[in-house]
Amino acid sequence: MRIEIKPKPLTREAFKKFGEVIEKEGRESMIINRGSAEKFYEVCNMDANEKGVKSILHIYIGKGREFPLHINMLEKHPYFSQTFVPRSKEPFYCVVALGGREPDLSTLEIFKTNGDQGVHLNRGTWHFPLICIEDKQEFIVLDGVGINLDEKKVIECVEYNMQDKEIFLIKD
Ligand SMILES: NC(=O)N[C@@H](O)C(=O)O
Ligand code: NI
Repeated sequence: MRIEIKPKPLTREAFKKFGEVIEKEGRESMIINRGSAEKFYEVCNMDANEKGVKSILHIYIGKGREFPLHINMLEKHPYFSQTFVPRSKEPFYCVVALGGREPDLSTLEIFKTNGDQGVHLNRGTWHFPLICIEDKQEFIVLDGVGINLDEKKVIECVEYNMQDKEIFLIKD
């Protein structure tokens, strides 16, 4: 039996078991700095509170992925969450799964952002590393450093096919 998983639009409800969506949409804001700025506050948490781990900010410049894309491994960061905030209004893909020591491939999902969203991956959320569609997509990445133990599991290559830069993950 072949199950086709199609990319879903990224929404807070659909993504909440994996993490949080970084967006202004539907969020409360306040005017700060004597009216010179609008603050969308507490959009997501930063979960990096294991001893010795500190939160850090990186900038990533991603290469456009070659499609069709082999989803042949998943990784997770057990000691800190990982947050990707695009610096340009371009969509990117997020392949995620639940699971403990092993990813639970029955929970594998793929989300496509709308170009104005980022993602906060809960600590322990299995994911494929950043999937850029266009070349040189830039991201602010909030990570934890210290016990940077991120586990990687090579999974049987989940077959996929691609049309117009859409990815359909097909699982037998
Ligand atoms: N390796 C690294 O810094 N990034 C990955 O963890 C990723 O999820 O892209
Ligand atoms: Ni990662």
